[in-house]
Amino acid sequence: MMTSLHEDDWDKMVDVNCKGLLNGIGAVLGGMVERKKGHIVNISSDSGLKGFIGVSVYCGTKFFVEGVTESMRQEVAKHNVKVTTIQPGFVALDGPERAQKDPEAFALCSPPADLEVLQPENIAQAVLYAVSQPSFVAVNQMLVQPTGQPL
Ligand SMILES: NC(=O)C1=CN([C@@H]2O[C@H](COP(=O)(O)OP(=O)(O)OC[C@H]3O[C@@H](n4cnc5c(N)ncnc54)[C@H](OP(=O)(O)O)[C@@H]3O)[C@@H](O)[C@H]2O)C=CC1
Ligand SMILES: N[C@@H](C=O)C(=O)O
Repeated sequence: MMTSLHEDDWDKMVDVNCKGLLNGIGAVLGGMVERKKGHIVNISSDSGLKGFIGVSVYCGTKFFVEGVTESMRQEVAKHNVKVTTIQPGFVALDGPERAQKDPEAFALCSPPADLEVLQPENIAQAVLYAVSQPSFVAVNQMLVQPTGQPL
């Protein structure tokens, strides 16, 4: 929760989710533009489209992913470089662990026990679909959520 002021967590989330994204893009974009060919897939979240209680800073970092991706897509399209965001909902990994230090937030952002959550391979398949389209087809965004938990 914002009121818990876990400043160390804020730093880590901003470093990994925002600066990590920029560092990753920075490492490959120049070469793609030079070759006039490439595809960057950024892993966002449904938390990049809507704020969720208990994970404010995480949501903020995912809105950052969405903003950067949407802007750069328009910048690099003329170089034949595609940029996709995948927006997963709950995946059977340790997503809610990010709020574990904060029991109130952890309870609020954990999936309901009876929800059939996504498996990592469901997201891998989305990435594969996006990158296997012909060059004139751009899958710019994919929101992939458990059927039982739509936005
Ligand atoms: N799990 C979920 O329900 C959802 C996840 N997402 C997004 O999917 C992505 C992956 O999430 P998930 O697999 O759950 O996350 P995990 O925390 O399980 O994995 C995160 C990955 O990031 C790496 N990492 C963390 N910090 C650093 C760092 N400082 N430098 C380099 N690598 C680092 C970790 O490496 P290492 O193993 O070496 O620590 C790990 O491979 C994230 O962007 C997340 O926001 C989106 C929606 C839902
Ligand atoms: N979408 C969130 C979990 O469902 C996340 O990004 O972890």
